[in-house]
Amino acid sequence: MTRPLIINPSILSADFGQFAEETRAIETAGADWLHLDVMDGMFVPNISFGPGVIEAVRKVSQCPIDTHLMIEAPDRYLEAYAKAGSDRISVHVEACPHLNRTLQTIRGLGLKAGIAINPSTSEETLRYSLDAADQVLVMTVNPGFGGQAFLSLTLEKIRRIRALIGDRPIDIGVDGGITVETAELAARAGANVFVAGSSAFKGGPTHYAGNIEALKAAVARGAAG
Ligand SMILES: O=C(CO)[C@@H](O)[C@H](O)COP(=O)(O)O
Ligand SMILES: [Fe+2]
Repeated sequence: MTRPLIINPSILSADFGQFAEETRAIETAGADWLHLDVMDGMFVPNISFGPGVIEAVRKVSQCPIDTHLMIEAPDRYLEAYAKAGSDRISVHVEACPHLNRTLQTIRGLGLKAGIAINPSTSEETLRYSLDAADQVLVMTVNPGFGGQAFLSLTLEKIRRIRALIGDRPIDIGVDGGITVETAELAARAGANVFVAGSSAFKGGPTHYAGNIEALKAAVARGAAG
């Protein structure tokens, strides 16, 4: 099955003083989706933003909003993040003792449901929840911060997840340390959604179109084998 190749810039790397301008600029530059990283200071050792920022981004953008919840007990906030304007929500397998129920709740809110998985978590934890998922978000760094280096140990895991998914219409996202080089490798391994923070926003607004064009070319090369 052929899945579309999606460049998904992470707003975490935008200038927080100018969310609206940054959102418009990255969308005009060719972003396919927008990735919104929510961190609670508990599940990960960093705090980012909450539903208010997602609502603000929603007001100025037509792009699908892909919300990545790096929070403990995410069930408490699914409705709030849906109401704020998310189109998809990913929760961490490590934070969800009743993963199937959580994914069903997300779908029940009319959204696509994603499972995020940390580098040190086995892909076996996904096996019995895949039928309730629209996306697997493979963390290619330990979550919590932008600007970290891609962990190559995740490439083999992407391949194994691709095999586990088989023909099901489930996107495989990669998140963390995605550059022109690592995006190509991840695409070759079977990923089709590429979250890019630092590499999409580097150099400021005049560079965004070039950054995204380079990422698109890289993933096309990778997907071609
Ligand atoms: O979820 C996360 C980090 O925890 C990511 O979405 C980062 O925001 C990606 O940033 P870069 O690694 O691309 O700079
Ligand atoms: Fe993320």
